[in-house]
Amino acid sequence: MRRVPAMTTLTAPPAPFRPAAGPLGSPWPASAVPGPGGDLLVGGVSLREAAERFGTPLYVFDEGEARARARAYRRALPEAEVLYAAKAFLCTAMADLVAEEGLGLDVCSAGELRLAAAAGFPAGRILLHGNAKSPDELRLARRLGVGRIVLDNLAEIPRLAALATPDRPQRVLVRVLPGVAAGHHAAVRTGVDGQKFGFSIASGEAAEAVRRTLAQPALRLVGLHCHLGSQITDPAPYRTAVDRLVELLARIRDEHAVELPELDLGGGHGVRYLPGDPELTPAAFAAATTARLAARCAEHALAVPKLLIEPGRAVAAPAAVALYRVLAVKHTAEGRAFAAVDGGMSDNPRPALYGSAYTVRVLGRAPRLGGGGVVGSGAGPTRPFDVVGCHCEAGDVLARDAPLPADLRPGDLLAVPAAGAYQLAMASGYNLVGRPALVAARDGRARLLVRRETVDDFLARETGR
Ligand SMILES: Cc1ncc(COP(=O)(O)O)c(C=O)c1O
Ligand SMILES: N[C@@H](CCCC[NH3+])C(=O)O
Repeated sequence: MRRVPAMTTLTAPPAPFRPAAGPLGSPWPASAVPGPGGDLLVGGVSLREAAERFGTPLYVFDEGEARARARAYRRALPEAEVLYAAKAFLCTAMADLVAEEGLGLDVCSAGELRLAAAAGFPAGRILLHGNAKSPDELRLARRLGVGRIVLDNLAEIPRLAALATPDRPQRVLVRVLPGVAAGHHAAVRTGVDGQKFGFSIASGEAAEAVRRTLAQPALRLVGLHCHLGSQITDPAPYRTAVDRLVELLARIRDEHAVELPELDLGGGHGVRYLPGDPELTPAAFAAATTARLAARCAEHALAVPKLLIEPGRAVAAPAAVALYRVLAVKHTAEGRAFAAVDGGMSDNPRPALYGSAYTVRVLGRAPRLGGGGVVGSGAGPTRPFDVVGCHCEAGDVLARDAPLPADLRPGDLLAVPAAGAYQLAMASGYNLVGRPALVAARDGRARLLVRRETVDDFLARETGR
């Protein structure tokens, strides 16, 4: 692995999109290839060397994979505006990558907005979400010139209107609930009534929000928004959402004599976490939605609105691999085996929060010769291990029943793919373990994007010492 100085931006490699599996199985980045001695190369970077050089836990981000996925969206939906959902994973290098690939950015907090601004992301291509935007957040969005703001409750309609003027109006969308339940876990299903986001279509709240927004001369209502949920692999819910949103567009046209020019279907496209998992590709999403949108609009004699989408996970998740060092191996009297590693629920809370499943691979187990030939190699006998973290909770499990070498031992290195979304983004300071470092891999070069969090970072926030 060559060492290069850190760069502030990621430059574009020519990476073709290969939605099918890499040679090692579908959840891995397409660039993943086996290296010598049981190693794995991602973006041409040896994961074993990266772990040695930067320490563990470590997140290795395959820049080419993220770029290829961003490009696939633009190719599949050339007429649409694709906004990467920053909540999945954001740092300034990622904001640069998103900007360079011609995507917009969906942010949902002042923090994400400020980080995007610090990266120099064009404000006009930013869309701001939030079910509880503070007055300060709205003021910041206005000051920066954020392109679109998605209205999520009645109170923020006059609040935002007061910050804009008819000659410098704010473009807004109204977030509605089409009554479609989709997503990998109840906690992320946001397209239905009875949860905190958006305005219900069924109850008439959405129509009322549209009425109040149109009554504000300082707000320019450009469209409707919905976000059904996350990790959706079946395109059918999006078709239903299109039907219901187009019906609402037609009712708005009938009541107010305005045709809204934009329709935002949110994100939620599912990726593979386990070999053989289904995924919702940009092409499959496009095939399911664009013709349907045109047909429904034709039925209602509406001009086809511009489609906006907000994929997060589908761009970022498959791009990163998490690396952990095994610290302890325990075989219990009941016959269970645990591999305890140096990370856990503080860098990946998804298994604990949602019961999410991951696949795990051991790295660097070159075949060892014993009396009867090769014994205990990476390819040798396996047994199921629960890969557990180092936190003080029994629920701190990263993967259950992962088939790993039966002779797994402390010092072994484990790699977990599909780690690029909602892991570092949801990482916590639990047990003051510190959030892992993040390294970008491209063309055989690795460079540190975000350093490891240390106890000095925690101490630096204390003011009472
Ligand atoms: C409004 C909105 N847009 C986009 C996303 C991105 O979702 P995903 O990462 O599943 O594509 C989310 C999160 O689920 C969201 O809440
Ligand atoms: N954090 C969730 C996704 C939530 C998406 C935010 N709207 C997950 O890891 O699956």
